[in-house]
Amino acid sequence: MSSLEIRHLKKSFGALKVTDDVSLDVRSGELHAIIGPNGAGKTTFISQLSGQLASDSGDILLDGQSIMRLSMPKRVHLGLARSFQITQVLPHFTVLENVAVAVQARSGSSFRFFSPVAGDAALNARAMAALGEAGLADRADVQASALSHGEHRRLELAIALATEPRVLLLDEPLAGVGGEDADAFVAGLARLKSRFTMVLIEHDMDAVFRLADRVSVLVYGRIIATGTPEEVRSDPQVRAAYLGEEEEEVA
Ligand SMILES: Nc1ncnc2c1ncn2[C@@H]1O[C@H](COP(=O)(O)OP(=O)(O)OP(=O)(O)O)[C@@H](O)[C@H]1O
Repeated sequence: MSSLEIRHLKKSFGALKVTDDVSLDVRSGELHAIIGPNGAGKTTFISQLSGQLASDSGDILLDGQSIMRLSMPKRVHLGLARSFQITQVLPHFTVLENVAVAVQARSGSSFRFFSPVAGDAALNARAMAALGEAGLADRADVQASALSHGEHRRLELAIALATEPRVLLLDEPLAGVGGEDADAFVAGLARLKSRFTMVLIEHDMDAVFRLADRVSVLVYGRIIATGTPEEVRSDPQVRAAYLGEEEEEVA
């Protein structure tokens, strides 16, 4: 398993400092959640980690090695996978074929859109394993376009898992997923916890507090607190800046 060290990371859009000198350690094997109000800079931060967005300055180390100057595909190759924007789901391919194509891309061969992807037994086995981990094995032969929203999210998770990540970046996996689907998803992530290091951005606080080993709170591009869920929940600064406010809104 792998660790991620973020050192003095910065990103501005014009005069707006969206990531303002963020330093953070994501320990090997932990699920580290990043929470914060709308517009705090969470998605920007995860895009900087994945390499989708270039940083202005600072450093990002994967197992001690700087990945700051590497492209997103190179970061994926080193084991930094982002779900859910890592790849587009192909609606007319089956669920299994979608994962197989992703496995194939990761293993270095080119996309073979017009050849029977599903014919390769080893590829299929790996794709089926990823579908099993994402709780979607029973939908393997269905066209991706026929999946429900929640199942679609799980397919995207399976695709990320199929790239055999060392660190998995999860950007609001529960967005638009409700009820039993959400519960199943959280249970699935809990099962994966011991396998990967994970960075989770999520607005669903129940899910965050159930899953996270540690939580960092991002407000206006700065980390104002990092700790266990209990520590963060009882931190007066966090309550004032974020959680208290949300609870009042709910009340
Ligand atoms: N490409 C961009 N150009 C200009 N401003 C941007 C860009 N991307 C994000 N921003 C701004 O940066 C700030 C942080 O946005 P970001 O989406 O990272 O926040 P967030 O914490 O993920 O928000 P949410 O919880 O609503 O998803 C916002 O003020 C947003 O308008």
